[in-house]
Amino acid sequence: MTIQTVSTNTSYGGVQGVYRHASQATGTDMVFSVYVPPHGDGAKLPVVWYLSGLTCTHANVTEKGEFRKACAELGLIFVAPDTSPRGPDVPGDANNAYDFGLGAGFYVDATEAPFARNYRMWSYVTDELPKLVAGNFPVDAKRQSVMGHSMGGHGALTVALRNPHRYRAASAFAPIVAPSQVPWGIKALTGYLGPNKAAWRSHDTVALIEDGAKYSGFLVDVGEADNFLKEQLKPELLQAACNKANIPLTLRRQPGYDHSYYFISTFMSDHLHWHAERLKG
Ligand SMILES: N[C@@H](CCC(=O)N[C@@H](CSC=O)C(=O)NCC(=O)O)C(=O)O
Repeated sequence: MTIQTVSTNTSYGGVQGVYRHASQATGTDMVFSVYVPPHGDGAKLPVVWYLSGLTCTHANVTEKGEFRKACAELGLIFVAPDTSPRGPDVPGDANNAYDFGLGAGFYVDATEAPFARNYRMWSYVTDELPKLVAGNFPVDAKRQSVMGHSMGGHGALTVALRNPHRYRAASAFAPIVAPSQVPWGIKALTGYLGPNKAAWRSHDTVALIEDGAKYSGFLVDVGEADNFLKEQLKPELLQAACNKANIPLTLRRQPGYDHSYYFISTFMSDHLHWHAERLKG
């Protein structure tokens, strides 16, 4: 598995890189970013996966997430994948909407035509890319965690709930916690997985918890001035599900913050410290 270096820049004594590779999972070229903090020769470092939201590529968090200072101080590798396959032959939303298709893979393996060939973002972020990153960067595969924003918060929580032994920590900024119950999720899950809602449950955080999935605990921040809070995010559903299942949830409602990277970057260091604590040793 070879990767092509798109760019590298020194930052906080480490290296911020952007890389491209031919993905077997999606059948397309995929671009991702990796920040490797300063480290000693031969060291193996913990890795934090960051799953981005609708309309994003690797670039949004890489350029606006303000994660590098904390990652350098804490010795964390930070990986940011793209959010969907891309290319001239990849089908998108019929009306070019932002919430389905390109930039909106929802971290599922599609079963429905014409999306099933390329939209395999679950396999990409949980299998293919971890192997590629482990083979090319100084990663300690026993110390991984995952975080994400909005659609990527949904991805992070579902990835963690379904792989609790691989991801030692999981957190989210403004996650979609119950995609089966909100417009963004209903559109995406119908399009990628079909109308049978039973097939959606393994890609829905609240449904996974209702169905018995366990996790050591989540940190979730939401902005009280987030325009998507009431219709699309519904953190109260996650709170209720976690309470019922005895899953520890630190849910922080941040006054004045919206859905943007101004919000994410404000609390990024908090999240990385929370991850680092759980990735020790
Ligand atoms: N209509 C908006 C919606 C796009 C948007 O807000 N995207 C968010 C993620 S939303 C949930 O997954 C985002 O991260 N955007 C990128 C950014 O850099 O802010 C629009 O198209 O603008």
